[in-house]
Amino acid sequence: MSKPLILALSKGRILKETLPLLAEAGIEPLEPLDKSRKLLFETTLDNVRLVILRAVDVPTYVQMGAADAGVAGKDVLLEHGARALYEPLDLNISRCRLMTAGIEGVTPDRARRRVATKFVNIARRYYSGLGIQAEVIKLYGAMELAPMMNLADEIVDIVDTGNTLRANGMVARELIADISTRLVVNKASMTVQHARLGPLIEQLREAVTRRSGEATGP
Ligand SMILES: Nc1ncnc2c1ncn2[C@@H]1O[C@H](COP(=O)(O)OP(=O)(O)OP(=O)(O)O)[C@@H](O)[C@H]1O
Ligand SMILES: O=P(O)(O)OC[C@H]1O[C@H](OP(=O)(O)OP(=O)(O)O)[C@H](O)[C@@H]1O
Repeated sequence: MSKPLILALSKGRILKETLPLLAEAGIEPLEPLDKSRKLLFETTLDNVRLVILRAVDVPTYVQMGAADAGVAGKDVLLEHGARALYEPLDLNISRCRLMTAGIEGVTPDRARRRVATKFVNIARRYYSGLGIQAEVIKLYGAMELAPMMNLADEIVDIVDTGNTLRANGMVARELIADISTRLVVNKASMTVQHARLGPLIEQLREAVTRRSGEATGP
């Protein structure tokens, strides 16, 4: 039997939106994903398997070739670097914005800032591009708390509805990047597994196009 094709999926909110797209491309897990502690699943497509990972681990699995392709947010890809990957398709799901934010009514210092974020690489690149001296503090969650607790002057975080910022007396300041979920492919796999990956990418592309047509209506 030929080598299985491994797709690495980000668990959490992205997974919920990815599964219907994969189903339209003919790939469905053979058993429910949430009924056991299993992380590796056979699918309705012969010799195609799914692995369910923490989102931050997806670029590593794909870049190292442990998975042939993966699904991850652009925020995670930018933070990882993900230079040795192809990114053939924007799945147009889990859309949000990566922004700086601070306490409402407070003007940030123009030359220097303490910045709390889980996106430390993105933040360093962003502030150094603006010539702002930033002390970047790594946090793993609840970034919105940091300015309130005087741990930081500003945060770099995901903004969608803005509800989390508002609820904590904060406002979005600058847009760093528009974010959506991308399909990424290992470079060697794109050649070696092209007979299976090529049609899969095209089916996913068609599913994404159909959905954006449905969203905009006639
Ligand atoms: N509020 C949001 N609205 C839309 N998309 C979002 C939002 N928050 C995060 N995302 C997108 O979804 C991805 C996964 O988010 P999710 O909250 O499920 O995981 P996480 O908290 O980043 O990861 P983990 O639970 O492994 O720490 C993010 O990387 C981003 O691309
Ligand atoms: O603008 P909003 O619609 O309020 O969304 C933004 C929030 O969503 C994300 O958190 P999430 O809910 O994923 O929690 P987590 O990062 O702690 O997992 C992000 O870290 C923000 O806190």
